[in-house]
Amino acid sequence: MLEEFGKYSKQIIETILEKSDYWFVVVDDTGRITYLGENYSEFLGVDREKAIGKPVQEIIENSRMHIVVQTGKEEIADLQYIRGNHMIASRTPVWADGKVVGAVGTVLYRDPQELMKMNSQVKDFLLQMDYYRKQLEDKNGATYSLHDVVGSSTALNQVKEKIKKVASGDVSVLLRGESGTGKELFAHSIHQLSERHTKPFVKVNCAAIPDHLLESELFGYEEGAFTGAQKGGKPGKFQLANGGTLFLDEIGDMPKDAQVKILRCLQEGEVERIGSVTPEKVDVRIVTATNQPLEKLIEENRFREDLFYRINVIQIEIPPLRTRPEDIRITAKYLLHHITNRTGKRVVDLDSEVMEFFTTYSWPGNVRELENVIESAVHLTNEEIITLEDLPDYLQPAPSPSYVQGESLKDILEQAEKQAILQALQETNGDKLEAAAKLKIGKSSFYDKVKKYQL
Ligand SMILES: Nc1ncnc2c1ncn2[C@@H]1O[C@H](COP(=O)(O)OP(=O)(O)OP(=O)(O)O)[C@@H](O)[C@H]1O
Repeated sequence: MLEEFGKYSKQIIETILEKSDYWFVVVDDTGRITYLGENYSEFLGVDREKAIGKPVQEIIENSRMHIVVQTGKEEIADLQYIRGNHMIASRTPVWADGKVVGAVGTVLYRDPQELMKMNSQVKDFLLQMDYYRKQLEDKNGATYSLHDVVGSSTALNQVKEKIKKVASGDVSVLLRGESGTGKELFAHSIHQLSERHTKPFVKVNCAAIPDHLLESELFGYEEGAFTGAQKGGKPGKFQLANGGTLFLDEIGDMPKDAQVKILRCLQEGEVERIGSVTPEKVDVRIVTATNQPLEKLIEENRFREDLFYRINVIQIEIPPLRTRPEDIRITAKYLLHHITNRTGKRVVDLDSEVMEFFTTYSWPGNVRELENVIESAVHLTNEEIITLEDLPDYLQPAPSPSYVQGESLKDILEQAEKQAILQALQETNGDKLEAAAKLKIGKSSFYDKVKKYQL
């Protein structure tokens, strides 16, 4: 067939390659580039001639051509992230004499304007998916179940077993644990495993709603109950959760006035909308969560003891990530997969040094912090594998204090002191009192040092 192109076959093939709506790259059986389209090299910002003979992964970001020549498996319409754009890439092995002799790669769209358009459409599509996923979440309430809880350490398995045992009853459950340990995930799971799973799961973040709005959010209001009240009134979260589960997150931050009303509602199974004199029957199962020491709040008269006993029928403590290092690898891999699926960027693994570091780090922000660290690394990396350099600055190993010609011992000690204070502040999310306690120094001495080092 190619012979029919006659003596100008080279030029004809060249024209087909350059004028098609695809960009082309060809590699040999070792993954080195043997041909790179002109438009493609322009887009990549590389000298076409110099690219020839180079390993393809050095020239094209996230390329898998060198893998395709090894597997011999065609990859069609893969979403590949190159130079800030999502591209549709296909990779086809070339077979001759019963073996793979190379591969042809194509990337859709050669016109940068068209490419931009397509890229924004892909981004828009991903955003839309996110939007619909959120809507679904809002509608059905609970979207997570125990299957989404990653980890198989003894401590986490014990929690899962306890959740399974208590989920089916209507008993109130108090979930305790540091921030980011997955309390909300477990609250969803309790609902999903209960007989109420076809009914609503409604979450209230008690810390996020201003005190003066909390009552109307929880119990609703009648038309005309106050200035600005919506026409026809509005149901509260208790009414919306009727028949299902009401998840009161950060219950320790609930103002005392609202605590009394919640208690009454739990005791009597009725709520009263603001501006109404007739109570409404509601049937809700209560699951609460907090990272605060409720017993201490009771002593300080900031949390009602009677409400505490009502919500604390079953208490489940969620272990922090640092106490179950055996779960870190699998959780990190799971989160990486989850994040790359969402963002469309091809990053396939975390390098062994990163994993090693992850298992020794203390994770003050728990799984949420691990999730944020991986998300940031996925965005920053130019490779398919996340390395230590891709991690956020605050996790980069601090240079150990060492002597530099001309420096005094005082300078060296000050540098080390500044570094330790910085790290303590990062681990406590900027909480100076907590950071001072961590470093076992007094509050005022800590403040003096923060001022001295301008931190
Ligand atoms: N075991 C786990 N497996 C997978 N993902 C987890 C796990 N634990 C937590 N996560 C994820 O970590 C993030 C934080 O979890 P979640 O919001 O449930 O924590 P929380 O304890 O309720 O935090 P806070 O007290 O700050 O509200 C979420 O994105 C959640 O999906």
